[in-house]
Amino acid sequence: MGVKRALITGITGQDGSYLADLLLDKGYEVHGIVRRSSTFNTRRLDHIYRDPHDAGRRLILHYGDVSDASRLVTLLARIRPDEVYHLAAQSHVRVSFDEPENTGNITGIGTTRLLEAILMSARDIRYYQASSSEMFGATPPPQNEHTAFHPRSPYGAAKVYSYWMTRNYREAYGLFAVNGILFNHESPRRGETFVTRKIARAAARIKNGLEKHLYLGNIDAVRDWGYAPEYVEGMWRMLQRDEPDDYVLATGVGSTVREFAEHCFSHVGLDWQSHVRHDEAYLRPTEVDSLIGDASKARTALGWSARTSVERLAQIMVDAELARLGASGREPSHVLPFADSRAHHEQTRSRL
Ligand SMILES: Nc1nc2c(ncn2[C@@H]2O[C@H](COP(=O)(O)OP(=O)(O)O[C@H]3O[C@H](CO)[C@@H](O)[C@H](O)[C@@H]3O)[C@@H](O)[C@H]2O)c(=O)[nH]1
Repeated sequence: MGVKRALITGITGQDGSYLADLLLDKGYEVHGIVRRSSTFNTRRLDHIYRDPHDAGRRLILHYGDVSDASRLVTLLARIRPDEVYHLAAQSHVRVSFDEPENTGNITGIGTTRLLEAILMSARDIRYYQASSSEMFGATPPPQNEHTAFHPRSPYGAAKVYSYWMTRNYREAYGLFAVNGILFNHESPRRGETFVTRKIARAAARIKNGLEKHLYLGNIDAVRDWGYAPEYVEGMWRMLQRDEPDDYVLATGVGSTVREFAEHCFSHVGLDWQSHVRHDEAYLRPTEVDSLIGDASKARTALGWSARTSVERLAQIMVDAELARLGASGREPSHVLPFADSRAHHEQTRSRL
C-alpha cells in the first residue's frame, strides 16, 4: 500500500494542527483546507509548513470553506483522501448565541456538504466527525455514548445535527463514519477567548505586571479538561478500527473554572482571588453547568485514555504563556504582528 492521504478541515485550529503533527509523524500525506483571509491564519502550522517548491513536502494546504459545496467536491476529487477529519466549525459557544444562523450554516450544514461530497466521490473514505460534549448540555454527568442530548446553545444544537447526519450516512450508505464525542481539551495552542487559555494568559501577564485583573463569567461551571495532543491520537485510533462506531474521549475528572484559575495563579505564586473579577458580560443566556465524561468504551475498544491531570495542564499552559512573554516580559511581535490586530484582539476578547 502507498502513502496514506488524510484531509483535515479546520487544520488551522488547535486540534487540526496537533492532528497534522501526528499524521505527518505517522508518514501520512496531510492535506488541509484553509479559509482565505487577508491576514495569516496558519500560525499554528508554521513549524511544519514547507515551501510548495520543496519536492518532499507532505503538508499541502488548499483554500476552501465548508460553506462552499462545489469546492469540497473538487478538493475530494483532486486529493483522493483515504481519511477525512472534519474539525472545521464555528466552535465558540458564546459566539454561537450572537451568530446562531452562521453557526448552523458552518457547524451544522457544513457537515452535510462534506458528507455529500464524500458520497459523490464514490471512494472508500473513512470519515471522522468532531462531535462535542456540548451536545449533552443540561443532562447531568457522568455522560457517555448512551447519554441523552440536551444542547443548550446554537453551537450545541448544530453539533447534535451533525452527529445525527454522520450516523445517518453510516446507516443509510454504509459510510465508515464515526463520531468522536470529545470533552474539553486544551493546550497552549487553544484560542485566546476560551476560558483556560484566557486564564493561563492572564496569570502570566499579571505575574509580569502587564495587567492587574482578569474578568470572568460563571466560575462555578464544571468541565472535564484534558490535554489536546492526547485527544487527536484518539481521533486517529477511531478510524483504524474494523467497524465504525462512536466514542467519548474524556479524563473522567471534573473541575470548576474557579479551580482552574487556582491552579494557574498558584503556579506563578499568586492568589487568584486578588485578581479575578466578575463580569456578567461573559455569562451565557443558557449555561452548561457540568460536563464530566465516562470514556470507558474508548479505553476498552481503542486502548485510549487521558494521561495529563488538570493541574499539570494548567502548568503547561501557564509555562507556555510565560515563554511567549519571554525575558522582556512583553509579547513578542510575531504573536500579534500588527498594532491593529492587537487592538482588535483586545476588543473582541473583552466580549467573550
Ligand atoms: N470563554 C469563556 N468562558 C468562561 C468565562 N468565564 C466563565 N466561563 C465558563 O467557562 C466554561 C468553558 O467555556 P469555554 O472555554 O468557552 O468552552 P466551552 O463553552 O466548554 O466549549 C468548548 O468545549 C466544547 C466541548 O465541551 C467544544 O465543543 C467547544 O467548541 C469549545 O471548545 C463555560 O461554562 C463558560 O461559561 C470567560 O470569561 N470566557
